[in-house]
Amino acid sequence: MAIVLGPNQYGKAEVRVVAVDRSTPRHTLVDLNVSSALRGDFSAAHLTGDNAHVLTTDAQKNTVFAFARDGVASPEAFALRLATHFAGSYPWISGARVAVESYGWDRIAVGGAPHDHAFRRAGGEVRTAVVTADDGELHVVAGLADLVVLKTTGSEFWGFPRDAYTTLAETRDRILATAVTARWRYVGTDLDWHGTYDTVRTTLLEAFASTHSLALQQTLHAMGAAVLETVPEVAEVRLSMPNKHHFLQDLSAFGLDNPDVVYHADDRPYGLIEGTVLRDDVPSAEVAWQGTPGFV
Ligand SMILES: O=c1[nH]c(=O)c2[nH]c(=O)[nH]c2[nH]1
Repeated sequence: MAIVLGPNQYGKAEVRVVAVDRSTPRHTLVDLNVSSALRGDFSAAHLTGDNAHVLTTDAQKNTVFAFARDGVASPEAFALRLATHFAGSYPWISGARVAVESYGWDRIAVGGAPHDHAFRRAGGEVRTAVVTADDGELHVVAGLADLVVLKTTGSEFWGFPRDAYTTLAETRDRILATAVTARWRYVGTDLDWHGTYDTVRTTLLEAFASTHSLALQQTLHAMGAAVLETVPEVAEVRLSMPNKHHFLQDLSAFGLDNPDVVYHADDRPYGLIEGTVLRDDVPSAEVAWQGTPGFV
């Protein structure tokens, strides 16, 4: 019996690239998850560890970012460009498969008008409701999870202390993105549940879009406060908001500039900003929150 190498392929999976078009004040963005896989004669790498035929997965990732610098146009056009490039790059590469997932973003409406640089990820969040009956009282906690929002500008972060391990650069303009999980406790049990939910959701979105952010913490507070100001039946709002970091990709190694166009959407680690915003004249009801997952 001989042991032979069968079909194989290799590549970089899930390159998260975000490209922003800032050519007018009405920004647009493309948000992609790109995976590449090459086929060809890679037997030497498998059999003896000879990498002479291995176009590195790192280079495949870099190619995705570099090509995004010129614009993505469409997932199909971008994948075609990448696959053609990889398949033609070396004689021993016989084929390439490039898979692109494209995440849609809708503009957040503020006062009914679509915002220039604040977006909500299409696809929808999860609506939640928890009712606790305790000691003859009913408590209603409503909420939503995974409301993904992003601003391409209108976000700064600076003025933080610099200890021995602080390397983060201060910024006056960055992408701000988060997946909002919010829970809010109602006073009363006889409300227009659908209508009130819609109002809270709209208020959260409008506050995210309209707040010029100096920190995600400040945005969190502004969102909670806006809900309390808009909906008198809400006693407190608990928010959990991961800071979904978007790092400007350095393209200089490929002779390309990057004037705030191509970003790496990092999935972890992420900052996790959590907080409660509440009225000080309404009794607390910790029992209403028991068993709520995580902070909220
Ligand atoms: O809005 C932010 N809040 C932070 O606490 C923080 N920390 C960090 O590294 N970046 C940010 N951004």
